[in-house]
Amino acid sequence: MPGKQSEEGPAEVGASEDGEEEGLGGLTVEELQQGQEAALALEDMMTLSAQTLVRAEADELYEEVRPLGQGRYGRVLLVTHRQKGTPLALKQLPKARTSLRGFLYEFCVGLSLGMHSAIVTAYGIGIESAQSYSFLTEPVLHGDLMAFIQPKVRGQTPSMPPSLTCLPGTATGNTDAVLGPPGLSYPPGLP
Ligand SMILES: Nc1ncnc2c1ncn2[C@@H]1O[C@H](COP(=O)(O)OP(=O)(O)OP(=O)(O)O)[C@@H](O)[C@H]1O
Repeated sequence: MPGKQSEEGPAEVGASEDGEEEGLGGLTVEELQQGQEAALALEDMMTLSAQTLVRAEADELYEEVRPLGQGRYGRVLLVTHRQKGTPLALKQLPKARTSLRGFLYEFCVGLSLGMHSAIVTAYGIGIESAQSYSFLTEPVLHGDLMAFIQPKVRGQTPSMPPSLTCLPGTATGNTDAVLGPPGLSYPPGLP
């Protein structure tokens, strides 16, 4: 999460006389500090989340309605809460292919990014079952953004659908986006 440059301009330290950066990868000191703080905050969040995982079989708590999608590491199901009937998206990552740390990373990055109004909300519920780790997010039922993206043709930019909600990036760095509820619009300034 790089921050803004200071008003004095980039405060790159370690620049050699010929202008080459030394070890900061083009980041300012401020950006580097912000990145380090964010990494520490993420580590704290992962530690706390590990302590609060619900130990249960997901299907005891939630009833499967239908699959929503399949990723490289797991699948996403539309489920309903067995008592309340609330619709939710349940992302399940098999333990055979996902370490606890990998799960916590994806869960916590989603929690942090999910605070943005244009990104799918994560509900902060992580579940450890015998064979899988899972977490719950807002279900987005209006289709997948990828279906609306046309290849760029001769400088034309594809028109954006009126309302979009982005899924947070995954542990692999991918970002997906799916169409969101009508009230949520993709803000033009969002990177
Ligand atoms: N909250 C959601 N609501 C609706 N559909 C979703 C939701 N989350 C995921 N999906 C669908 O499920 C698919 C798989 O998502 P998932 O997060 O498992 O993998 P991914 O991010 O596509 O890729 P990766 O393999 O890198 O994890 C998505 O492409 C999307 O179509």
